Amino acid sequence: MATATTIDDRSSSEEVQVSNGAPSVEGTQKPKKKKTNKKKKKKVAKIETDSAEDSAAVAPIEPAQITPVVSAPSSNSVRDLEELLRQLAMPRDKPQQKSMEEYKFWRTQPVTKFDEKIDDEGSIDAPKTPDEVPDHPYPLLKEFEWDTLDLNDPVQITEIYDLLYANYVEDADETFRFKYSPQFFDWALRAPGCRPEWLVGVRVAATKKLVAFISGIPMHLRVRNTTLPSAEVNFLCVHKKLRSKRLTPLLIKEVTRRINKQNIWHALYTGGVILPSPVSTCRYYHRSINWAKLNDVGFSPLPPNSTRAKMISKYLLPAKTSLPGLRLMERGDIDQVYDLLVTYLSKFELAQVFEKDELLHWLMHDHGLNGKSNDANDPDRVIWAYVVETEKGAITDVVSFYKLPSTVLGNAKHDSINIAYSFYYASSVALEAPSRADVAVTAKLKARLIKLFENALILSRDLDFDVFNALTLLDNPLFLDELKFGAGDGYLNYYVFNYKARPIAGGLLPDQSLDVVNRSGVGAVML
Ligand SMILES: CCCCCCCCCCCCCC(=O)SCCNC(=O)CCNC(=O)[C@H](O)C(C)(C)COP(=O)(O)OP(=O)(O)OC[C@H]1O[C@@H](n2cnc3c(N)ncnc32)[C@H](O)[C@@H]1OP(=O)(O)O
Repeated sequence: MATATTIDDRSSSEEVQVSNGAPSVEGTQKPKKKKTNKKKKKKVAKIETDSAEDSAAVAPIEPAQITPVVSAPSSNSVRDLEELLRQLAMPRDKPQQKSMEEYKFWRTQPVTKFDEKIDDEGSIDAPKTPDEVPDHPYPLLKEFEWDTLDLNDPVQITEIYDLLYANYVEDADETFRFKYSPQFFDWALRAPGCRPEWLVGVRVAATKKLVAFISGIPMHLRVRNTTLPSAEVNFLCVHKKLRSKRLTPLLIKEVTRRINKQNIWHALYTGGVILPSPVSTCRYYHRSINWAKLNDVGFSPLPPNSTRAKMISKYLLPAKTSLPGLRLMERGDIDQVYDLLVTYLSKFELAQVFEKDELLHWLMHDHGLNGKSNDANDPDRVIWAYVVETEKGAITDVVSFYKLPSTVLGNAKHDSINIAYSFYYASSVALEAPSRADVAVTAKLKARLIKLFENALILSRDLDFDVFNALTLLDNPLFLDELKFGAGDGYLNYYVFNYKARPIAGGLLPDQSLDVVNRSGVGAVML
């Protein structure tokens, strides 16, 4: 899942419900629609028919329970970033308010309970075989039917796009929307080994309209010393008109069934929502690149004590990159990049264990493949990876970011905001000591990452990105402050299905500020 955010500054106790708001950094507060929690009388349709554990399906969760809530910011908060995130990002729920018992679906699933004491890490369910898994999908009401989405069919890619565009994440005023592209789905969902049947859709039987979706792709997940064949589950979406009707539990059970049929019993997933129970929680940080544009579209109000010129100059970056040997990654780099990145990721407690072809896919997609050029300026490009190569041809660093823009509706000057998300990176400096706790190497790594990400920001600016987002995972706490990333109060929770694990650091201290000493144990970057 992409991002979640709310407002950083908790000085005000007022809570304003927004889905995703317009961004603003360090600015004055943009008036927001204040929603009340009026219960709308809704006709409730039960979509599933035989779910014993989710028999509460007839009693819908009130929308208020899943509406992201933010604290109103004060004028000196990093609002432009915050708000921008909100529209970029995943919706966020209120802080966890439900007890375990109230999670009528999740309390039935093999997940860690809140406050569960974990002595031994390991699978929750007893081992099963695919034969024990039902062969047929879970029943739906006759008005709906299951489908498998085919990414080879441009029409079906467009259907996923349309569903997510209108229903995935947007701001309260419906001004900003994720602007997925067919290329993005091709990259995100067509990972090596992907199973067509793990792209699960629900259609209206009569019209065949796609009204819900969930996806899985295969991966190997390492939790500390244990590597689990797993699925990465993402892009869960239910059409707005079908919300609170308990379709989500069915989608999750159906994708679980299809994944279990492949003898896979674990999954990694993320969300802004609090579910039982996060193994880690990271925080969003945002770095304005094109402050003037963010201001033009109303995302970044001018702080009362500042001027437009001051704000623009605050976020100015050097004219050119400064790392000698920095260049776009090529397919021939994969052996060195693989060794570097895999060794770096082995230092983290939660990480994907990549095969070489997987890493190549995630860092390069199809660029430089089958006659397709490896052009940084390809307008269809969604992932950029850069390497730093010495004169002797040794690759010492790799850094990457992906693109997920947002449409701006109703603005005369700009129709979209271009957003870069930090993805995988590694530096050979990190490998100079066996332990991440080594103080001297950490200081050296900090200096190197500041340089590496300053260069990534310059490249992003030259590629016309307006803002650069990063979480507090990996070693990111070492460079976020220094490079003028602003703290979001959007948090991304990491979950592992059917696996008990002790908590993993998310790069944050108890007061939610950056833990620049210990950093994060999370080495898995999710879309
Ligand atoms: C081994 C293989 C295992 C594979 C499976 C691994 C698990 C994968 C898990 C999925 C990972 C997805 C990763 C991503 O893609 S995260 C992205 C989620 N998508 C969005 O936020 C897009 C906009 N929102 C929507 O489309 C809907 O609001 C959704 C679909 C989110 C909920 O629709 P609705 O509001 O109409 O709800 P309901 O009446 O159908 O169902 C209510 C139940 O659903 C639980 N709920 C609500 N939100 C989420 C959520 N984000 N993850 C898991 N569960 C969620 C909720 O607690 C309640 O259960 P309980 O509280 O009663 O217990």
